[in-house]
Amino acid sequence: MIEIKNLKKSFGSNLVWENVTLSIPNGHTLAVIGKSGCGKSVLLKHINALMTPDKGEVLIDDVNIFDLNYVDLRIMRQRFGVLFQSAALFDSISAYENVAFPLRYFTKMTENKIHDRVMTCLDMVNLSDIGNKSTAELSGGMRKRVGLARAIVLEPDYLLYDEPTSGLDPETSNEINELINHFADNLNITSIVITHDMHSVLEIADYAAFLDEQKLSWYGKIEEIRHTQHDRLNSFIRASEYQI
Ligand SMILES: Nc1ncnc2c1ncn2[C@@H]1O[C@H](COP(=O)(O)OP(=O)(O)OP(=O)(O)O)[C@@H](O)[C@H]1O
Repeated sequence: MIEIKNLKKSFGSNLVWENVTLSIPNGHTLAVIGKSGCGKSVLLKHINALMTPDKGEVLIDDVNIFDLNYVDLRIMRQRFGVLFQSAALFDSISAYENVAFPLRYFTKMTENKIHDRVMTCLDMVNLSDIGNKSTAELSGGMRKRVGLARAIVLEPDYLLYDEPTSGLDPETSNEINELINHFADNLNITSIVITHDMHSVLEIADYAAFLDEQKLSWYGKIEEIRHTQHDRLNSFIRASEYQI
């Protein structure tokens, strides 16, 4: 379980947000929404301690990750898969090698075991036939799927997604949303997704967190978002392309 308690972050005199408190039960998906610059990416970077807060805690199964030493933090980070906005693939190596990379870096698996695991993960994202292709040859949707295969290759408990459908057409976005749902439902992965896409929020999320006015302005179950009386959240939703 991920619990965020009373988190505050500023850069110099720029307060990003404060008093951020929320929790995500295991196997559920949280969507983080809000205007550009409200601090969604900064929040995501706190969850696996890529950034440290001014104040507050991020508890993973009751352990505050900011208390961990270097070795324990490295072990904790292996429980997280991350899909970056750009997919962040290495273009000089094949799709297969991109997915194999975390296994080579973090484990002592044999080549046979690496092969089996990489092919299983490529199969899960419906890309079992493209392993030898260079990632530079792939479409945006395929790159995201290779990024997803790499994110799950170490069998993480948690997946962090930074705008997984940005730049994709609606049909390809739906394919990515289906994969996110598949991972949550079948692999019991707890996910946090930053997105500007309200359609995706409704498709994939169990909970939503709305960052606004330098705080967590609204947090609740996704069913409640349709009936919220929160004016600023309502106008944020109305301004999105997708009307709920
Ligand atoms: N490394 C950093 N150093 C200084 N300021 C930063 C740093 N990272 C982010 N910020 C600032 O923190 C604030 C929140 O940025 P963040 O990238 O989290 O916003 P966001 O909600 O993800 O935006 P977008 O939707 O445009 O991606 C911004 O004012 C940004 O300039």
